Amino acid sequence: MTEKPKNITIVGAGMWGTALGVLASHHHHHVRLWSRRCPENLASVIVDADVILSAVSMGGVTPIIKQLQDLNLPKKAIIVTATKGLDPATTLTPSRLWQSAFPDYPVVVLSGPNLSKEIQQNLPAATAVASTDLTAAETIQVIFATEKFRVYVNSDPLGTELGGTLKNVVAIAAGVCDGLHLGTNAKAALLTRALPEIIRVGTYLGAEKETFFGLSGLGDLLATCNSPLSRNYQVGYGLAQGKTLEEILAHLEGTAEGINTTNVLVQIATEQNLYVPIATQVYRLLRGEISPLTAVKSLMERDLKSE
Ligand SMILES: NC(=O)C1=CN([C@@H]2O[C@H](COP(=O)(O)OP(=O)(O)OC[C@H]3O[C@@H](n4cnc5c(N)ncnc54)[C@H](OP(=O)(O)O)[C@@H]3O)[C@@H](O)[C@H]2O)C=CC1
Ligand SMILES: O=C(CO)COP(=O)(O)O
Repeated sequence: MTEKPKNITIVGAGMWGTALGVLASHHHHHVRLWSRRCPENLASVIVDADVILSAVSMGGVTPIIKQLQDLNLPKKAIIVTATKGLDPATTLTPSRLWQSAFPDYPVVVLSGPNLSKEIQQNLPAATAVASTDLTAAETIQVIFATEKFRVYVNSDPLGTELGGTLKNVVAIAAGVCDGLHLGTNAKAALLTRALPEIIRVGTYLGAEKETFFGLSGLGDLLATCNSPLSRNYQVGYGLAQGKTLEEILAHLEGTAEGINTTNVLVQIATEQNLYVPIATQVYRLLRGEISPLTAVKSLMERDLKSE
């Protein structure tokens, strides 16, 4: 429990920002939920903020950072980022964008197996908050922890963020796998082989390997790849049913970050010569270059190797 209610401003009033707002209000904090559609201006909702939490989708991160740079952030504020994406302009993660824009402020990543619809139903869940500033991470831990939402701290923000981001690419593949009714063995093989692919990229970018075995890595991989609530899973499932990406997106509730993340990930992998076979097939599928069945065939027919 916190000793004193804090002022928490959540930027991004989509599905995740709204669910996080409900969690933060459990301990009687003053929660202000803001989006670009709100009548108030951003300056008025960050006045006196102890915490500024960004839950905008990737496309909104740079525009929001630019707006905030023109304002005076309260000196004591902690910045929290809950976005799971990669910036197409720089290939950086949101926390890196936030930290370079606000070098004097602590930045905390919040990420875990957290399907917002389950959180809104008050079902039990756990997440990770990660920062190089452990005091800031612990402050955020206490603010968001409830008897139904268990919050763990770690000191690897990049790994925490990349786990939640890169699994979205795999969730598209998992949706394809289920949409094609390939069976439980195939799904287990896909998710198990996806983990070293995520770790290969994540550790290359500077994350710690162990983080990917935690809630924000393996945990979120399992949640997202096994749930029809996941928008990324829904994209893959729809493609397997023969729908076009445009048709799927026209009916999708919220953002499927995995589409943009696949593009940025394949760009990074190509430039840095990283082996990402699953992401490569998802990339070709999203671009309409191959069918779901061809993607599966290509993965199965690669050269044999050791595990
Ligand atoms: N939903 C979930 O279960 C979870 C989602 N996440 C992550 O959280 C992020 C948000 O997801 P979610 O809430 O579901 O997505 P939504 O699509 O529901 O909401 C996205 C939010 O971002 C805002 N936004 C988008 N582009 C811009 C922009 N250019 N400028 C300002 N604001 C912008 C939207 O504003 P507007 O409404 O005005 O368009 C909206 O408030 C994603 O990165 C997602 O991966 C993480 C964990 C769980
Ligand atoms: O990140 C999520 C669950 O942890 C939400 O997944 P989707 O964005 O695919 O819905």
